[in-house]
Amino acid sequence: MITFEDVTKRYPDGTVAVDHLSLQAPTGAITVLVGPSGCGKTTSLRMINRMIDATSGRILLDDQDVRAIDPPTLRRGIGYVIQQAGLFPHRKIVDNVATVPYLLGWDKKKARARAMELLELVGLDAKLANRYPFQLSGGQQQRVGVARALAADPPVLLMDEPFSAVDPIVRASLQDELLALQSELNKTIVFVTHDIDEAIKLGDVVAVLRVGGHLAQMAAPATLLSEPADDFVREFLGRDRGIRRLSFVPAKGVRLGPLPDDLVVDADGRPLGWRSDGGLLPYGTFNPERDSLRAALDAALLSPNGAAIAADGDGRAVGVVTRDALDDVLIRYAEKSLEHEPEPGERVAADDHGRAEP
Ligand SMILES: Nc1ncnc2c1ncn2[C@@H]1O[C@H](COP(=O)(O)OP(=O)(O)OP(=O)(O)O)[C@@H](O)[C@H]1O
Repeated sequence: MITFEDVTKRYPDGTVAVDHLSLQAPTGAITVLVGPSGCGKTTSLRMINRMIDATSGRILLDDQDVRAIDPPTLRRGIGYVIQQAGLFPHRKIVDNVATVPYLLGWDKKKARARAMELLELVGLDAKLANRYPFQLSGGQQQRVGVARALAADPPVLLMDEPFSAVDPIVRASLQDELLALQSELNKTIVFVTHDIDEAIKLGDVVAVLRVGGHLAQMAAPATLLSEPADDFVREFLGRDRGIRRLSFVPAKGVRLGPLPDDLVVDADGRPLGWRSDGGLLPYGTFNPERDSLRAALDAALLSPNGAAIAADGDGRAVGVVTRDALDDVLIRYAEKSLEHEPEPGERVAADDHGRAEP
């Protein structure tokens, strides 16, 4: 657990970057700090590993005040990933990843073996190990940055806009890989971004900061979307909040109807399309065991007849959700959320970490 207790940072020129910030980043979870440019995200992050020292207040790593730990010792237990990876340009990839093990005095062979293990973990081909950073794509460099931060197996990982310099497709796959890695490693991660979609996707808990380093709200993503604390958070979350909330509602339990005759499937029962005079029409599928209501809605929108095909883990069609059935679910969901939706301007408790229930 990382705890900010009433932390303020005033720079020598008088700028108050962080103002009486109190929050907790739970152990083994991803806590995202999100907010507009200049709201104090990076300053907050760097106070954790003491690249910047707080002016007042305390930051605790578990129960220990970080100011009681000398910075090199502190940083050995904290991996740090920054935008554009920040790799050493004149060192080979393998040696970049082995930076911290070398500093810790591991012998070269052991450090390199660990680096190779990590390259594999972040999905990089062993062939890249002997290249230099400039010979890698932006996405590959970011993966190396993550591998380097994990090299000494630190319990805490600080990530400062690590994926913001790559294109949206690479970015989405880096995010997916981070989530997959985290499900194995369970690190305590503090992740800084200005992109609310990235925050909602990655965060177990999301802290929304406003300029001046004030905490506007801290909550699980689903709670943030359903109960923004005030107009600032509501605006920051953007317009399609309603649709995005559906990502947190499991599709499980949606009533499935039988497969209609006009759905054409292959010999294994996997959908091929909807029969029509002009050939097969497109379709959309979702997995009712695993996916969200948003995925079901998306699947319905991809079918010209508005029906979403439910498929099992092997892609076999197991039923269909008609437009009417989906409408019923959405209307029931909307009615239920209305009971919780605050009036504009009404404040909601900022410390509710619960996820929205279907
Ligand atoms: N060394 C410094 N001296 C004076 N002011 C600073 C210094 N570093 C940052 N600031 C100011 O502190 C405030 C917070 O900066 P910080 O970099 O923490 O914000 P941020 O939310 O990470 O912004 P961005 O998303 O643009 O990176 C800003 O007003 C910034 O100009």
